[in-house]
Amino acid sequence: MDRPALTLPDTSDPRRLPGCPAPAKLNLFLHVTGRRADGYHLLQTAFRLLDWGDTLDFGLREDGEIRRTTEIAGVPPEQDLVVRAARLLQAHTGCRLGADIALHKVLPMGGGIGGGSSDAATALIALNRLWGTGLGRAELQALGLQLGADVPVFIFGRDAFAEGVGETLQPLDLSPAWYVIVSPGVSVPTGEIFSAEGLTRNTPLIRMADFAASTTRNDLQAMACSRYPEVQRAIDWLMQYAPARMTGSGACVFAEVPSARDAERIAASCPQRWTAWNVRTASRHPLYEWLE
Ligand SMILES: C[C@@](CO)(OP(=O)(O)O)[C@H](O)COP(=O)(O)OP(=O)(O)OC[C@H]1O[C@@H](n2ccc(N)nc2=O)[C@H](O)[C@@H]1O
Ligand SMILES: Nc1ncnc2c1ncn2[C@@H]1O[C@H](COP(=O)(O)OP(=O)(O)O)[C@@H](O)[C@H]1O
Repeated sequence: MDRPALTLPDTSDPRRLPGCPAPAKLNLFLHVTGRRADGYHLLQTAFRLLDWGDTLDFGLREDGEIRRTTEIAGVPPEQDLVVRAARLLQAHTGCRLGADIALHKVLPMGGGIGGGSSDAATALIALNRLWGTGLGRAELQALGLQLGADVPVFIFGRDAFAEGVGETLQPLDLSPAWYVIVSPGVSVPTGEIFSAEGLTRNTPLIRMADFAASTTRNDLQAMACSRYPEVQRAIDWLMQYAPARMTGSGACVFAEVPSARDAERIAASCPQRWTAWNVRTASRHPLYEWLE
């Protein structure tokens, strides 16, 4: 029997929320359509949520402290988007409660699958419940945007067509699907790709109704592949099986395949120097119902 990889947390103890899921996303396409005065880029993209992600445990503290209780290599607690999300929610609401937060990392970092952003979104959603701060979805999305352009979509909680810097969201109704995702073992810094000279920044706007894989692309892909050739090699390998492209600013690449069995078979044949996953989509964020 096929069971979701991400499940709902145990809500029996009002002082603890163990096992809160933070799903990954794919950018099915990504067009850079312009640049704002502050340097941020205007995009059009389609976000697809996956049934695969990190999990976080939250425990209430009365002293107002925010403590991350697990070690994450390369991410000191002060820089962790989860800790920053908790502090932002405290500051925004004046809440005097704190939290112990354990982050169980599954998603590759700097992979273009939004792990850090999703962790931050889950922290905002879960602490809003644990602390009883009562913010609604739209207000939490606006708060999330202060942490990163990718945070709002995880609070929105559905597949979405996104514009602006990624925060103007319209729901997309997509059929369930299976993907093979390959991490080519390099980490591509988002800021480096966006600021690169020669990046395509003037792709014409499309209408949401016209979005299809055949007529779209990822405008960040050429730059990421020229600077990190292993990304191109992973695309070429995956292309043997199905049309493949990069997600977000990389480094992960993905292809939609017809069935769970195909996804499993292709992922199992991935060259040893890379990592591959067979992943199915999720129609909603597992915590979707927690917000009005
Ligand atoms: C490219 C995308 C596509 O979904 O995803 P990832 O590859 O990061 O997963 C996002 O736009 C990334 O969102 P996110 O990772 O939250 O980016 P942020 O922390 O806000 O920004 C990191 C850096 O990327 C650049 N940036 C980001 C988003 C944007 N619309 N324009 C930009 O120019 C800025 O230079 C910024 O300093
Ligand atoms: N909780 C977190 N999980 C992952 N990365 C984090 C986290 N907090 C901060 N970061 C930083 O954000 C960077 C990008 O992370 P991530 O969201 O995984 O990738 P991407 O933006 O490419 O999808 C990481 O390299 C790391 O330095």
